[in-house]
Amino acid sequence: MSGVTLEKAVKKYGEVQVIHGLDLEIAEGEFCVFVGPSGCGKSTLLRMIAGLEETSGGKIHIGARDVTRVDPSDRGVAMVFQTYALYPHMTVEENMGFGLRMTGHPKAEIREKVSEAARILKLEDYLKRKPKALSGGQRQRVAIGRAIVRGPEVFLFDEPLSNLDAELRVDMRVEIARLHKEIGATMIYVTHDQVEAMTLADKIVVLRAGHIEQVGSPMHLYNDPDNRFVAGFIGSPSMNFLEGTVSGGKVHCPLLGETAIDAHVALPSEGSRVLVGLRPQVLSVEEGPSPLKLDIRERLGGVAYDYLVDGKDARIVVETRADEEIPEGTEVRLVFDPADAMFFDGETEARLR
Ligand SMILES: Nc1ncnc2c1ncn2[C@@H]1O[C@H](COP(=O)(O)OP(=O)(O)OP(=O)(O)O)[C@@H](O)[C@H]1O
Repeated sequence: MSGVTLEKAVKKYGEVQVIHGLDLEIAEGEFCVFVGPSGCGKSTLLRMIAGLEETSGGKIHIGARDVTRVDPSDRGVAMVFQTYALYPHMTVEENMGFGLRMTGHPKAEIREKVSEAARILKLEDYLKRKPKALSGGQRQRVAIGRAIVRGPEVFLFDEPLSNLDAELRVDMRVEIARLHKEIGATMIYVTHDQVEAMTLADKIVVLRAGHIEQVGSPMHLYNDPDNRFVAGFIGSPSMNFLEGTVSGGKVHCPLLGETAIDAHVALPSEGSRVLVGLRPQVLSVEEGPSPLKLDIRERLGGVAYDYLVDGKDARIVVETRADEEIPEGTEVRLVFDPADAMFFDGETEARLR
């Protein structure tokens, strides 16, 4: 097993640079997830590690080896794609053993590795089937099995669950977590699903336009984001941001009416713009005169999401209990403990601490 290190990694397509000199260390055995909005470079970075995209600048190490110019097949990585890419005319067993057959491994060894992978993935009863006789989840397990039999130092997953329906995604997410626990290999996983990122990762890398915004454990990024982008990206539903102004050492937000917030952080100068970040979970509502009114209540069972609007462009989400009875259309005030608010510079969007 090996970790992966990126040193000033750059990717250019012609004149267009899409990865801007990234430094990153992924420890041996770590489950690392790349997240970020569409087009931020997640897949490109994964494919650079795999060797499927040439690295235009900087270095990539797998363990102690500089693999920057090494062929994909010699890097000791195995990649699992969103489209399973199974051979339709081969059985599950043949699909899983294909790579080893191509590299001339003895039959007995292939059989042993395939049956071990089938055991880990609970595919033993399906070994003689062809892919068309499998469900989507089973096909994805075969694709993962094909990676396992190669015994790679590093597993690379490119949105492996995005073709599955919601329920199956949850099952497979748990399967992948179990797989990591059982085989303990270094895994790098690309997703735009932040629930997958939160639940699977030891380490999350938040990317934006080819730059790293922040790296940390899921709870670290959730509790201590460095900027508005990370704060808004991690957590579901997303954090609310209220426009505010510094006045007399406090923060005034039009949406909160007359109440000013005692910020307990180093605020910029008088009159500066700040953003007040409030997660839906730290807010509650009470009836009373306010610029906000309860527009829609979405009941999910135990909890509900209240959507508050101000008649202009503000939209605030509050997580409440589903049995609360304030009628839609009522004017409501936001209630929260100022200690639960985060503050961001209105210009740079950096966290104020
Ligand atoms: N072959 C290519 N030629 C030119 N530009 C490319 C090429 N492949 C990707 N790009 C650009 O590189 C950037 C990063 O793409 P990438 O596919 O890595 O993003 P992503 O974060 O994985 O997005 P998504 O979540 O939509 O898959 C994008 O702006 C994309 O348009």
